[in-house]
Amino acid sequence: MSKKTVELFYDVVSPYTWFAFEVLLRYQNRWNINLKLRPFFLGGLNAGTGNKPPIMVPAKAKYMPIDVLRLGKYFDVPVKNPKDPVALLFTKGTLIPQRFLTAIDMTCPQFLGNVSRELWMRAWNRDEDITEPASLTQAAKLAGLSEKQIAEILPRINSNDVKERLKQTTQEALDLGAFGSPTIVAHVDGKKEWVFGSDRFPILADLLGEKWEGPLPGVSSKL
Ligand SMILES: N[C@@H](CCC(=O)N[C@@H](CS)C(=O)NCC(=O)O)C(=O)O
Repeated sequence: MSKKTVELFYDVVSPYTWFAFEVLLRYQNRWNINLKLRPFFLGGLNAGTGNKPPIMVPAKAKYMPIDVLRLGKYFDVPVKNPKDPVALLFTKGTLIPQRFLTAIDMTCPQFLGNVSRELWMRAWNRDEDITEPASLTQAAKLAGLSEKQIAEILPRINSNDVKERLKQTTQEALDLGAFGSPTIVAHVDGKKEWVFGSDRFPILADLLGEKWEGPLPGVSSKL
């Protein structure tokens, strides 16, 4: 049977998306799928839909840090809450890191997963910046890129082709009807079926005709 394509539309601003990203990487060789990582810009998606980040609702802003830590434990992802989420989400935002990921995707896609993880580690584990050139350089180095590759890729953040590609990917998500991150698309029988959230894996597995074995497939219960 030919592999079914699964696309992850993601922005490293989102801790919930980190969970979905790690789970999909764990399952990409267990399920008969071809996983495509699709960096998009959640700020642009929100502008297009009129949706607002959950943190803008005070009750959700209070609940989310607790939820995120519980989920980090459940998914076995080393997430920690940043001291100043407003800086990460709004003041600095993630246009620059998402452009950087887009540039990586366009030049050396084999590193896209590792660089994405390093950016999540910076923002959502070590509470470090992800917008300055030195921060992006550091993340790319840890992900295995050479200094020469990084020197070539960094300036591309400001190039029109990278900006356009990120816009196009965000528009593709808008055209699907997406309103948040993670958005996961399964290509099944010539149709695109999509789900929102790292809590929809049982549904995704069902759509794909695969088995959901929990967040750590192949690992017997830690209890
Ligand atoms: N229930 C989802 C929540 C994911 C979520 O809240 N994502 C945020 C970004 S961190 C978002 O895009 N939210 C849009 C919305 O809730 O409408 C999960 O567990 O993954």
